[in-house]
Amino acid sequence: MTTEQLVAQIHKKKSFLCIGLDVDLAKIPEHLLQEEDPIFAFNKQIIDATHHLCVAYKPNTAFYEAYGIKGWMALEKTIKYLNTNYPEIFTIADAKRGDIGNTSTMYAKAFFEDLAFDSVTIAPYMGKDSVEPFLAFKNKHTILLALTSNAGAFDYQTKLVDGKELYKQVLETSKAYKGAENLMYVVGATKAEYLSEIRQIIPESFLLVPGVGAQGGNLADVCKFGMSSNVGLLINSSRGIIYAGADLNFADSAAEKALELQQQMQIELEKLS
Ligand SMILES: O=C(O)c1cc(=O)[nH]c(=O)n1[C@@H]1O[C@H](COP(=O)(O)O)[C@@H](O)[C@H]1O
Repeated sequence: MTTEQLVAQIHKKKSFLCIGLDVDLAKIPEHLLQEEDPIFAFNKQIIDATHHLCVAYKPNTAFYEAYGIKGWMALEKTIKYLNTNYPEIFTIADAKRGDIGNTSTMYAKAFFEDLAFDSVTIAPYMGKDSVEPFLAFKNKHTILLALTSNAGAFDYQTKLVDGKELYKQVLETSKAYKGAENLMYVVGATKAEYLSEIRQIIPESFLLVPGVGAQGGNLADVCKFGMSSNVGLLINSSRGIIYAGADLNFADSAAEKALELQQQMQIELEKLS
């Protein structure tokens, strides 16, 4: 999917919501555990109930890898279900990969070619030659961790390197990578006050912003400091939406939570025009 197609979807749906499919068998409604593939059964119902309210889904691969081959098969079924039934949806494999060049190429093939995701999250720590193999894929997006939502972000990301915070170095250096037009960045919703300075470095790039809901980030603050003229934001909530209910009507409860966020996003989008 191109960035222009993503922006068009945002305006059409009046939403820049990304729903995180972080499926934990200990948290899903008990009746689904009788299903042959409980993870996929859960995802299918969540997707069918919420697809009109969001523009993206983000399965975090940890929640699939934890269940071995069955988990990976559930991930494969989920992305196929999305690509077949809702091709307008932007898909994010939250895998946080990145390695030496030839290994990164294989990771890129796994997520962009085999699974056919639109994007994948990547850790920048190994530098240019670990990121560029992902950027070589046309109309696929590489979402680089910049300033993360967790407390540990302050261990390294905000430390000064050559007089500048490390996360700013990541933003500035990566702008010169080959294929940089395919870059997006992760900035945690819990760090909204940093967004004005981030926008000075990358005025238009799309940001994946996790951390509203369960981690306490504030949607209005993220929009105030982070929205660009092309919106430039995908705001993710995982647990706050998918575990809103635990009974037979869990998907309706998830849709109610998604609708609350979508309505706030609609108000923010109206401020742009
Ligand atoms: O890359 C991410 O998506 C990510 C980066 C970050 O800084 N913080 C963060 O929470 N995430 C992911 O975003 C999701 C947040 O989930 P909830 O806190 O349940 O909404 C999880 O899948 C995290 O792994």
